[in-house]
Amino acid sequence: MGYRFTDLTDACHDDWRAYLEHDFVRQLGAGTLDEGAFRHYLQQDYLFLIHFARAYALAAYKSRTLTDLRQAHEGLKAILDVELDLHVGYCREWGISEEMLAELPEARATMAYTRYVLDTGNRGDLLDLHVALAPCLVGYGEIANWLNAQAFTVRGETNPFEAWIAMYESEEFQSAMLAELEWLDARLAGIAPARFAELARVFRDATRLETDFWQMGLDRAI
Ligand SMILES: Cc1ncc(CN)c(N)n1
Repeated sequence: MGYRFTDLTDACHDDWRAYLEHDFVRQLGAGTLDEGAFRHYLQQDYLFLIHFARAYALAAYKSRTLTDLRQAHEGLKAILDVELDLHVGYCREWGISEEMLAELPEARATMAYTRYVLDTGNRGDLLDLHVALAPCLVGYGEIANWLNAQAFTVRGETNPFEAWIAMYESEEFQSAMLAELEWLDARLAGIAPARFAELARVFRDATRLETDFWQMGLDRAI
């Protein structure tokens, strides 16, 4: 029997749940998150997304088939057309101009995570890179779905973070997530146990770096 994406999450179950159910996520869902913490997160996320767009461009460069090239394009589109567009507008609403974004110092957690993914992609193959990218695309889609299933989540205008949840539950983002899951399931199906163990390490490391990113937001750390 071949491997699937869920084998990656099963292999680091506690780390995966710690990322999806982090206090930052819970407070965001409940609408109680400190606005300064959210603003700090949002600013760092702008820098993060620029590096992740570069990582999808690297995936395009490493693609040898049209299918792989299209998949890299899907990820790049999700960042450029869905997330970054909304992000810049959203930052403006939160009092953060594009000029301010251009001058931002990069937090250590942002640097660690983005450079880890780019380095994994540079030294590894296309599958290493997609696995390193998966906690980002798949994780945020799952977080939106998880939040929607929690009794404490407040939806609508009374939650200042409503637009954030709405972006990740949107049809566009969810379909990019499903396309990535399909791509990963097809690639993981044919690999040997030793290769799976390597990929599970990459996935766990990237998942932990996501958790550090939430914590950086809560702590407003630079
Ligand atoms: C840190 C982080 N991880 C994931 C995503 C979703 N692309 C994001 N915007 N920021």
